[in-house]
Amino acid sequence: MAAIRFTNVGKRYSGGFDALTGVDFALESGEMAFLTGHSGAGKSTLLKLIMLMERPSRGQVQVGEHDLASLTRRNIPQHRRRIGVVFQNHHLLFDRSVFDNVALPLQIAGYDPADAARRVRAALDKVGLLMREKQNPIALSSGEQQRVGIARAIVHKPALLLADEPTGNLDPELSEGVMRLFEQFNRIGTTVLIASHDLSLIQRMRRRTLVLRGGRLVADGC
Ligand SMILES: Nc1ncnc2c1ncn2[C@@H]1O[C@H](COP(=O)(O)OP(=O)(O)OP(=O)(O)O)[C@@H](O)[C@H]1O
Repeated sequence: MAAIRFTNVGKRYSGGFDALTGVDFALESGEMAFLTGHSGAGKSTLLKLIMLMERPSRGQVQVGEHDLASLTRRNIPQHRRRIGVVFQNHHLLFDRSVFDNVALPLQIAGYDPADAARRVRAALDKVGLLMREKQNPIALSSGEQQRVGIARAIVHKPALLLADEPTGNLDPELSEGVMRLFEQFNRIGTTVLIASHDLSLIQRMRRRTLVLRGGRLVADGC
């Protein structure tokens, strides 16, 4: 089954701007792909449609077995729990520890604290930051902060991992490290879609790449 399927999707923002037009693609379950294009091409808009932060103006967006048009506002938290999201600015909270930042999605979802603690430590271990759990994220380097953001995105074992410019602030070496992490999650079955305009990084990864130009999908290949 496709993890994500867009069928003739268009998104027109209020004001009349067409951010996406006639977008068709499917990402199979277990695939890892990049989404690229110039600034304003529609990458973030496409990710927002998957997360139900925006609704399409036309066409159909399907995530797993769900046609998102059939999900109401009440279903949105449950939908988001199936997805992990990594942002460029990782949105970490600097008034709490690394551990508490990663635990946040589990707290919101009502996990038992002991179970949550086990999962948080497993996630921090995967990104190589178990020793930093008690620190405040402000004490970490930007690469480490991004890894905390990744741990938080995968702590609830989502089937689908989305990333919006996850290496935007990182130097090439740290960016490679972040990509290796995404590859690790993909190897254990997570479907991964990464929006990025770092073309040299994308070329090195040799993965399927969807290219948007002016809101249209103009290329789809390796
Ligand atoms: N809420 C909104 N209302 C109106 N226009 C919007 C809104 N969000 C985005 N846009 C416009 O839609 C177009 C696509 O934006 P989007 O953020 O999806 O592009 P992007 O490819 O992610 O760009 P970047 O690489 O700069 O983040 C842009 O022209 C943007 O100005």
